[in-house]
Amino acid sequence: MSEHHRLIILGAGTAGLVAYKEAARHSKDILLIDPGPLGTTCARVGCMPSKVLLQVAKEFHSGRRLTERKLTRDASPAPDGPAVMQHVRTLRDGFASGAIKMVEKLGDRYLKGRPRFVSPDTLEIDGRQISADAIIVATGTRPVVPEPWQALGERLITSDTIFDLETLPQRMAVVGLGAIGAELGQALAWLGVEVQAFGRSERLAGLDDDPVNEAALEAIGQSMTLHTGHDVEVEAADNGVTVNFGEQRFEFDALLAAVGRRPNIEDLNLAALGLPLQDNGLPEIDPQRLRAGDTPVYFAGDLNGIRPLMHEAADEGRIVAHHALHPDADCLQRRTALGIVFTEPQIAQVGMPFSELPDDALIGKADFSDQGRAVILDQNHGLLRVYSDTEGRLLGAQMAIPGAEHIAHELAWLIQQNLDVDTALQLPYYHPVLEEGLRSALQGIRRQLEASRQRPDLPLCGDEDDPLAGARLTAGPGDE
Ligand SMILES: Cc1cc2nc3c(=O)[nH]c(=O)nc-3n(C[C@H](O)[C@H](O)[C@H](O)COP(=O)(O)OP(=O)(O)OC[C@H]3O[C@@H](n4cnc5c(N)ncnc54)[C@H](O)[C@@H]3O)c2cc1C
Ligand SMILES: NC(=O)c1ccc[n+]([C@@H]2O[C@H](COP(=O)([O-])OP(=O)(O)OC[C@H]3O[C@@H](n4cnc5c(N)ncnc54)[C@H](O)[C@@H]3O)[C@@H](O)[C@H]2O)c1
Repeated sequence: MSEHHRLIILGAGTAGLVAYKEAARHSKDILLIDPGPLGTTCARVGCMPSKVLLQVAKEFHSGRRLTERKLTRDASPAPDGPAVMQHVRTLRDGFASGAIKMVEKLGDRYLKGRPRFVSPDTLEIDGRQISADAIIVATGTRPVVPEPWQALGERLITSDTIFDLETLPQRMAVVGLGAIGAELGQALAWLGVEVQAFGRSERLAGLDDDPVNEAALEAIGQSMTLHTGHDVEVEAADNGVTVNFGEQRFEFDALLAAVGRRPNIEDLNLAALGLPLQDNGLPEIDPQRLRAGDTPVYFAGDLNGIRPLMHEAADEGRIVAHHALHPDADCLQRRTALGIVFTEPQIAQVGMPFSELPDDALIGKADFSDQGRAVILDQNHGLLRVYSDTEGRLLGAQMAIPGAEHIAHELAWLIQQNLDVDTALQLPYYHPVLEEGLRSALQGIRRQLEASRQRPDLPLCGDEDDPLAGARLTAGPGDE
């Protein structure tokens, strides 16, 4: 007997599970297929364990800074490697358990396995054929490991294996200076591992605004030695790893490969969709509806390479579920682009990349080396650059500054609401806060605008009968 469903979702990661929840509001006839391990990349081996490791590392770093600043006579605490790694795993397991429980509750609406397409609407799994009105492919990505590096055996570490280490190596080569290399490299360095990081390009964490990139390289270079501008050659050595970088040769105990990720599509037989496949093995997809040609197949999450971040995978899950069940529905607008790397200083990109700005874009900047709040935090380094059009409408920003996770959100919220510099400057700024640096950058743009300012940076009085006016005017802490 043939088996048919309203919707099949391949992959129980962030995109697949969010797609499932969205689709379940409209139909009960959904089948989710995943070979495991369950728990999502973000919670198991991605966002969450990496941030736990970084947080612990930062706490040890702060302890050392107290000693360096002669604010304590006590020795700074040294990390207990096995305890740190166990702490990471304990929190990781807690984060992953929510997604695992959600799948377990699905009963026979979840199938464990690795299916392959036999036609655009039919899959084969364990000799059984299952068709659907629509199929969502959300199978995620995995770390790229260049073939010659496989010879390193257990000395080769990726983000898939690092959190299972029982203890930390003494000397680690980190290859790749994207978000993963920057975050994990700094975390290991602050946990006492001797880290040297190698990048093919001069770019750190994808920054394309040179002054911000230079500020980031300088600040991150204080926690680990950075080598940029060449590919590495890697060889297995006695009990270790040799890294050749240009004329230089280095020895390490282990190597972290952080040179990008590739889509999990090899088992899917995408050729059966009947569409030309691109170099990355995927068919071309409509960037708004994420649909492959006129097939009933949609591609969501990291595997499509559009915006490989957790909140974007979730949004893509919503988008594909919406269109898979309502193919003729209006398309949904993407949110303002936002990417944050949790190093210190934090690195963030918002809105339009620097390389895509119009030639006449205006740029305002703030140097955080003498920003009041940054000095208090003992994190006085880095640069913020904010971009607007010639009318002062905000377009984007890049930054390597303390507190970038917050400043980047504030800017993304302003940009998505289509606000201009004048309106942004009429908002409140407390003292002493990092947002005062944002205000300096915005003021820098305003100084370049042709129209001269007519009045102080305060909104005009509104309607006296407005019942919310009191709330807007309520004063600060301490006032009853
Ligand atoms: C170390 C690291 C740190 C990160 N930090 C951040 C961060 O701080 N913030 C952020 O926004 N993003 C971060 N990310 C990225 C984030 O984890 C991803 O954007 C997100 O997990 C992508 O979700 P997804 O649904 O596309 O894929 P996944 O969560 O990987 O889900 C894919 C699912 O598909 C399943 N699957 C695989 N093959 C098949 C198959 N053949 N058939 C069926 N199912 C299959 C897998 O088992 C998996 O369950 C980080 C990533 C890494 C690696
Ligand atoms: N905080 C975050 O949001 C966060 C954190 C970690 C990961 N991520 C996500 O995970 C994904 C993967 O990250 P990634 O850092 O592995 O990949 P990436 O593609 O972002 O960076 C890989 C880097 O390695 C370099 N490289 C490639 N081959 C090399 C070689 N042979 N020698 C030296 N350098 C080489 C590239 O030039 C690039 O700079 C990204 O999409 C990112 O969005 C996000």
